[in-house]
Amino acid sequence: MIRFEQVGKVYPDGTTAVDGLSFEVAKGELVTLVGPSGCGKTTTMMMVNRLIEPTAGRILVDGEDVSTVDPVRLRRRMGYVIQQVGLFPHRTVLDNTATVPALIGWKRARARARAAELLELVGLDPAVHGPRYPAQLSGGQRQRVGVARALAADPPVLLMDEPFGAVDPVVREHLQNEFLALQATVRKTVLLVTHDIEEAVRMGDRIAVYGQGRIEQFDTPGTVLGAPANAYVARFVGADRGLKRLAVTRIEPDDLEEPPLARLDEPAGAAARRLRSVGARWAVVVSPAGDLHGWVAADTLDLAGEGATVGSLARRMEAWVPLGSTLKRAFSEMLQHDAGWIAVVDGSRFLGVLTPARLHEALRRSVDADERGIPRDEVEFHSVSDA
Ligand SMILES: Nc1ncnc2c1ncn2[C@@H]1O[C@H](COP(=O)(O)OP(=O)(O)OP(=O)(O)O)[C@@H](O)[C@H]1O
Repeated sequence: MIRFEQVGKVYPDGTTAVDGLSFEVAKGELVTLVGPSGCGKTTTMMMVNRLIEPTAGRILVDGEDVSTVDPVRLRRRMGYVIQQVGLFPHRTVLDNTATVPALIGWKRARARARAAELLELVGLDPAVHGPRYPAQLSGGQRQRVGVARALAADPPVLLMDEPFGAVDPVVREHLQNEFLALQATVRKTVLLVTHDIEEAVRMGDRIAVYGQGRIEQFDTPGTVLGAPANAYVARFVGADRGLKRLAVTRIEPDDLEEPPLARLDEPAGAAARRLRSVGARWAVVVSPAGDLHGWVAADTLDLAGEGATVGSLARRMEAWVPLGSTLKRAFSEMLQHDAGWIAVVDGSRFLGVLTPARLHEALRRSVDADERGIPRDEVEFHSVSDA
């Protein structure tokens, strides 16, 4: 969808901003450009919508060389989100959002209806926030308006330069998650510039790690963290890349332990004997169909009369995560609920539990797989006690 062919930019004062850039962003893919200040990320992005012209090579969008397309027409096909947002201060939020549809000649009513729809999509109430002026919004809300405005004319391409840079870390993570949820439905082709490796890893389908004016590695977040291409990338992604990997490694069925189970409709006495026979202190409680309900302690079952059912003694499960969640999310839920393990579900069906030891194994295995360049499921894990 967006293709860089040996693109270079030397500014008139002789500064080489980028040199020999070649990479491709597939349709519907989100690629993050990450690197230290001044390495050429913004220059790269601005060459796509011709705010800056390259001095070498060419850029193709949908097969078309952008240098042959009228810049104004080109920019209408590309949403552009920048850190300073650039909202018009004397226009309402609704009118700001309707800017591009109005520019391309939509009738006022249609443009405003579309703007209202977009505000809702980014989590703002058009009735409440639409009539306000930008100064009457929080920083996070202004960023959302920036995203809504960029999406208003439904462009196939989104260019985002530090789009979440101006807000505090908590709001930032919130906006990142919201944008990812949005992207899962709108599937734009996105180039996102950031200097924050965490953001690059969290947001990108693939990441381009920039050195000075060139790309040092272009790959998936997992590979960049697990197998940095060279010493520069390794230094840039940091010594705590094992931790960062938590954010990109997903829970798989093989990572789960099967704990003792008890059924909602089972008599307490029978369940208690069964748990005691295997030395278990608790069981996960499931419905007859296998849906997660909660958990029950073996002691509680012991103390109950023979007539009680497991269901009347079970406690609701406070925390669980869906299969495919990241290890980071599972770990964070464990910490938040002060739990020694976390249940994993597929829809409502209980699959198993993830324990800290299994979480460590999953992490270790995925790092090993990337380092050796082999698929993760072909790697065997040996713990220290096996050695
Ligand atoms: N108009 C210009 N004239 C001369 N040099 C420029 C110009 N614009 C940018 N540069 C230089 O080109 C290099 C790349 O700049 P660019 O803005 O693309 O970097 P960046 O990676 O986006 O940095 P940051 O994260 O700080 O925004 C820098 O050395 C910068 O000083």
